[in-house]
Amino acid sequence: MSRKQSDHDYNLRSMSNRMGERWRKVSDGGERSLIKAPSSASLSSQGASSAAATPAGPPPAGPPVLPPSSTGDLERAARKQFTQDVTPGFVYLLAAFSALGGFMFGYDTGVISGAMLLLKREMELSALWQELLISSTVAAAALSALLGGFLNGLFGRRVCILLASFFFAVGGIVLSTAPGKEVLLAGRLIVGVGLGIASMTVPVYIAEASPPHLRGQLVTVNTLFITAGQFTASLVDGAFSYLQRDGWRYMLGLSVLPAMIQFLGFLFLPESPRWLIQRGLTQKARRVLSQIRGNQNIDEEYDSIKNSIDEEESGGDGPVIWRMLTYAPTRRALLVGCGLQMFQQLSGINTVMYYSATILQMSGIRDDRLAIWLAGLATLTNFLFTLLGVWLVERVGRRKLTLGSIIGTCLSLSLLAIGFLMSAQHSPPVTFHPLDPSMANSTCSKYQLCEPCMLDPGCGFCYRENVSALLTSSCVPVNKASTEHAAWGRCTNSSLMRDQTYWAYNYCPTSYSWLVLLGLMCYLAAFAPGMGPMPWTINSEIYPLWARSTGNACAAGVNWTFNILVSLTFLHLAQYFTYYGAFFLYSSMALLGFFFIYGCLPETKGRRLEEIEALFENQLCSCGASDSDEARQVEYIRVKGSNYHLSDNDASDVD
Ligand SMILES: O[C@H]1[C@H](O)[C@@H](O)[C@H](O)[C@@H](O)[C@H]1O
Repeated sequence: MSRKQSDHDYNLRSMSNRMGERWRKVSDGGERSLIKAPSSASLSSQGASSAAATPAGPPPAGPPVLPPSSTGDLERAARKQFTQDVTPGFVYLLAAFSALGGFMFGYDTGVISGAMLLLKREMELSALWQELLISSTVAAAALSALLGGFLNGLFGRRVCILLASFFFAVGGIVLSTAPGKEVLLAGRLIVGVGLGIASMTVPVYIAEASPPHLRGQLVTVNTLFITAGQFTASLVDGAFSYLQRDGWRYMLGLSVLPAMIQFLGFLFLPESPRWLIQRGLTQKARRVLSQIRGNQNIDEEYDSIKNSIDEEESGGDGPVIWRMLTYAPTRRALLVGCGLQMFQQLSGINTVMYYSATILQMSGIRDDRLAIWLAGLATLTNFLFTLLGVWLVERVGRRKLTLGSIIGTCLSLSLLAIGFLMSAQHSPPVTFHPLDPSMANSTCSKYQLCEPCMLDPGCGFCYRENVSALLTSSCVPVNKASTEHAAWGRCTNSSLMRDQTYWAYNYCPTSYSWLVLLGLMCYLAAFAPGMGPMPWTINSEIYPLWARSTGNACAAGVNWTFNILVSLTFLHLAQYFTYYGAFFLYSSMALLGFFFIYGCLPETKGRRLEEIEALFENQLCSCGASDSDEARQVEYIRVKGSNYHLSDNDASDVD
């Protein structure tokens, strides 16, 4: 089958998918007729729009359009068939077990901040070792995500998920039993390898197993699990922070549990049918397809996958990445997929999450433990709004959800920046200059305001507060072993810090903290339903099968690389451009991201994986012009043979 001809077929199927959706809506809302009799005007306009959708495709061949009277019989037959098509619970089970990979992604990246508080005390870790233990996992994930593309193509999705959960479990055991920092580093690297493989494989596996009308929702569940992992990590961090010794062992070791559950589950779960067909394991593929499609007819889906694979196989030689880059639709898809992941990280999610405890401290919550617990509120908000994303993705579509989300993200980042700006402009002055007992000439004594003092990583602000007025305040060097205290003076240790004396490291007391807090909440509410999950969801569906593993590997690699870049540069950014400068920068990145998404991201909702390639046939960044793509409706039907099935799988019978 030629690519053009298959595009034509794709369009037929996608129209029917939309009809499938309309069916559902109608059957929810009562017995209204779904299939309208065509007016000649609608027919000609539809003809025009479908011709526009398939520029060079042959004119629709086949039996004539049915007269309105015949549609009644068809409608009844189709409704009867449709009511029997229920997505089997097995698909949900499969998605849930896969999404445990997302849970470990969230848990392992989230838990380290709390574990580090205990570790640095117990193991006397230098700043370099702390950085190493935090970033090594993300760096290993970036590399192994790229490697995961190759492994996925070679061994299949199932083996890769098994491998990832094996790495998670081994890493968890190594971490929880580590006798020293070197072994800890090894454990963090092992976990990172698992993270990279899981982050690129799980969305692909879920997308390939889901029926089109549920695909967005089920893949988004993986990101929901990421945020659930982050939330659980903050609870675990809070709970074990009370342990004087070895609390970090429990924090880091607990991830072994979901890893084992996933490993055991995947011993019994099937391979992706698409990968099986690609490998020529056709009988097995048919068995899996029947298992995940229940009583639906699988022939159409099977044929459609097979056709697209046959077509792809004649598609040329060379490494997949080369073929992707030299074939315009996959090159465009890759740009869109990697761009989405890049803008997700450039809009500063991990800085905001990491910084939430400090933001809360700014608003006057000075108790460290309380701040840790309340930081859990931020992860909970992230989780709850991702849940909203799961609900919205099949209702409003990927494109609108992502666009709405990035506008909100951009605005709330500006709000955060304005909050920091106001705090900086009303920064409390240094009113007391105590003498350094060591007589060393510290830079801290030069600062006249809290703002430059707190931006210097070597200094902190020590102050006494009476109701809401600052009494004596000074800028003194921080204790090198623990940033929780000053190196000398009134804020050296907790026993001296009675009498309303406080130590502020990394923040300044301010009366504009409510603005920052508002910005933080708005940010999470805007980011979590769209910019959080959509880059993963969209990447899992925009590449044709031959390019899917490689495309997802590259996009996940970009995500991890920008993750590490943004988190490693934040403190330096803040030092040179202040906090508000850094947040204004993230906000402008989100604005750039908006233009990119507006111009380049097509709607993929409801389409079959095999037909999405056709969406990238036009020039990149021509999507803004065809925003009404989704609105194209087809109001007449043509029937081939006697198959009246209106489900997603039998779509090609209906135009
Ligand atoms: O999609 C996820 C999610 O939104 C997380 O909250 C974030 O920490 C990750 O970096 C991101 O990839």
